[in-house]
Amino acid sequence: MEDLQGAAKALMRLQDVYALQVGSLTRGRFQRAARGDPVDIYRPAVSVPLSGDDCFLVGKVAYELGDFYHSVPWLEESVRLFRGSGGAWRPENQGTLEDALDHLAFSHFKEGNVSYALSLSQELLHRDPMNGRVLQNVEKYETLLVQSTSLPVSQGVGMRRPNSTALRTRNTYERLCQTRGSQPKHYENQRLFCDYFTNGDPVLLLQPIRREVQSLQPYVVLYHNFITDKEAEDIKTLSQQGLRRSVVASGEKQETADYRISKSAWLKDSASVLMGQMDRRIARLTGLNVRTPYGEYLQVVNYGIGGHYEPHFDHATSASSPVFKLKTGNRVATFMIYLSSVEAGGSTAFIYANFSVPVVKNAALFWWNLHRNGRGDEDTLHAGCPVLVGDKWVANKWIHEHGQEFRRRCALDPEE
Ligand SMILES: O=C(O)CCC(=O)C(=O)O
Ligand SMILES: [Fe+2]
Repeated sequence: MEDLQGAAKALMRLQDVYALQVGSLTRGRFQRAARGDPVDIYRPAVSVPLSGDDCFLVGKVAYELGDFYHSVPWLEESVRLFRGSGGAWRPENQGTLEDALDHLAFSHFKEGNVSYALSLSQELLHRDPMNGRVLQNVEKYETLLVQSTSLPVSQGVGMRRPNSTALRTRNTYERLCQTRGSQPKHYENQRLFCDYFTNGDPVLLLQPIRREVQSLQPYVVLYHNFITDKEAEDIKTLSQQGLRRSVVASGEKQETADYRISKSAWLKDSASVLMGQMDRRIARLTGLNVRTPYGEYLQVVNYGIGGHYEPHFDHATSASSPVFKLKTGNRVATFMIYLSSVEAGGSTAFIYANFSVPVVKNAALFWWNLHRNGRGDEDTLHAGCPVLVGDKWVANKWIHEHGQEFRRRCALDPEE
């Protein structure tokens, strides 16, 4: 049941974040509503249509959560598809046309569309004349309509998306996820640049890395070809058996949460010689001390379709956070490696800084989470957008304050 609910919620998440039309999804297409014709935002090689029963299952999950904003379009599709198949029941089906009509009528009633609830209930009663409960509903809806004849009731009245905790940042988040890589171009911000970066390091002098500065405040850079295809595959393989549902900090504890859907595993230094190699490569590039316990173990993360990580900070924002268990201070920086590409979706979005980075296989994204004075940099609020198609893998190396005293020094200005 939890798996079914998770899958249904994931579909509704994709529907919301990418403004997808449910009618298109049921035909196996990924389309956004636009003025005029719907626009394809991804073209799958094969389109797999959904059945009336598939749509019923999704709609019912929303219905049972009291989320009628989502139950309506899914149950509409379910009713349409069940009607199209003549309402015949198939043994593999969980629901029937009657079930779908019943749930859809009540959803419309809850959304304030009494006249539509009535006509659906009448259709249902026609198919199931002995159903006393539906008969009662028909009478109730008729009475309500007589009482409120002066009030015009139009379809779609009150159709508001249910509140989410991240409501304040939701519009920006969704806009950044929808635009594939919306970082400002160098001609929009003259101070952004690309270069061959060596950090004055002998190894990097022989083989500089392509650096793309994404943002200056906060400082976010992308290092291309940080790892090879082979290394990426090896890291994924090493993590396979340790993958578990990802958790988030909740007070002093860690627990699963709807706002972070993925699997993750920690790779200890002893997992492979690769871990030491990664640490040394990160240290060369960042100039930071990333040895345990100044750097955490590498965290490998796998997102499936609908997997995401809503806007959050990597650094601790409360003294009780598990981040402090290492006793090496807060997470001063994040070094995140993209171990895979993704067909659609999955960008990394910086909400307040107003840009997003598309997944670039084998590249690594680096940013400072803290100001030089140790305070958290609010501009680093970021998210992993839901994966629309494909499978996304990243690896995080979180670097702590301690061990960097002479590597990232405080500034003369205590506010800096
Ligand atoms: O998946 C992403 O793009 C971001 C992941 C992230 O922010 C995290 O794991 O803390
Ligand atoms: Fe993060």
